[in-house]
Amino acid sequence: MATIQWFPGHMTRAKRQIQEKLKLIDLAIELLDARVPLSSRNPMIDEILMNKPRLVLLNKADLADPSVTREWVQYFAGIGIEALPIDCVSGEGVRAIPERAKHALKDKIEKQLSKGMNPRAVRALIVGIPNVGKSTLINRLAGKHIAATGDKPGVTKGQQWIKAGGDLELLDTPGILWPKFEDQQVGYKLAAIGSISDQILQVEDVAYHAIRFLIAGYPGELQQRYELDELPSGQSEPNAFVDVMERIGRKRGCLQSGGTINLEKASMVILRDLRGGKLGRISLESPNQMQYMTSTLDG
Ligand SMILES: Nc1nc2c(ncn2[C@@H]2O[C@H](COP(=O)(O)OP(=O)(O)OP(=O)(O)O)[C@@H](O)[C@H]2O)c(=O)[nH]1
Repeated sequence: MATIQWFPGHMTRAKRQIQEKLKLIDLAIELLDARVPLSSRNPMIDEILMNKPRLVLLNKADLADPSVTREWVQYFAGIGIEALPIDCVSGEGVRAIPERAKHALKDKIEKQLSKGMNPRAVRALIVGIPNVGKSTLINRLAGKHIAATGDKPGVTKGQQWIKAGGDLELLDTPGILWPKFEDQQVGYKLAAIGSISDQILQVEDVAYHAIRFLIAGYPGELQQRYELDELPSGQSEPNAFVDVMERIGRKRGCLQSGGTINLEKASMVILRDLRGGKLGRISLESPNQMQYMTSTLDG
């Protein structure tokens, strides 16, 4: 997994590089993680993309709660942006992208047609934070292996247009954006889904927050996966959540000398299960509770 240490200089450079490419394209395809569409969204995205027509893709929808993903699609429609859930691994939803891209540009295309002009292929740039699936998507759309995953903003491989099916062409190098950093809960969410390297935040902290969230939002899934009988309420003392982590660790044999639980190992079990969809399809934030995971963690 690529991990970028973002500094103000990197951010300025990433922004400038995307803005230079805006001149070449008709449409920006903003790739978000369907489990955390808000936290995986660059905080300056409107400023960066200026008024470029936009299509939002909610990727990794196979891992997200489908009912919450539907809420996100409505949320984006409400702010005038078309959003499409996709799963780049199975390809679900990907075939609809060229048509949706055209739809996002329908005013411009209709104008060209009314002037008797033959509209050329829609030219688009994919932008998104690290690990959101940009390269996987480009390869899927191209139908072959094209995109190299770079871990530095600005690693370009010479600009080329890739035929992406229908009347869609993509720039071969996606725009890498930085995620939101200002809120610590955003960090925990991005770490919980594996978008931030496990070297950056303590895995025990990340798993602790994930457990609190799961108890509040998906208790049935948690109980079923780890055969847990009782769970504490969402407002319990911190120790009650650590106790749940320990119970999971015990069930999964995460013991250390003396028979105590190795909390780091137990945390990794929980996080691997969450990231791999073993706990079911889980969304960590919903538009109805803008700060879904955060609001469950207050107090
Ligand atoms: N389950 C699931 N996994 C996905 C999906 N799309 C991508 N992935 C996985 O997510 C991981 C990151 O995908 P990449 O395509 O490398 O992401 P990227 O945005 O290009 O990452 P950077 O190169 O770090 O900027 C890979 O392990 C992919 O297999 C999806 O729709 N569903």
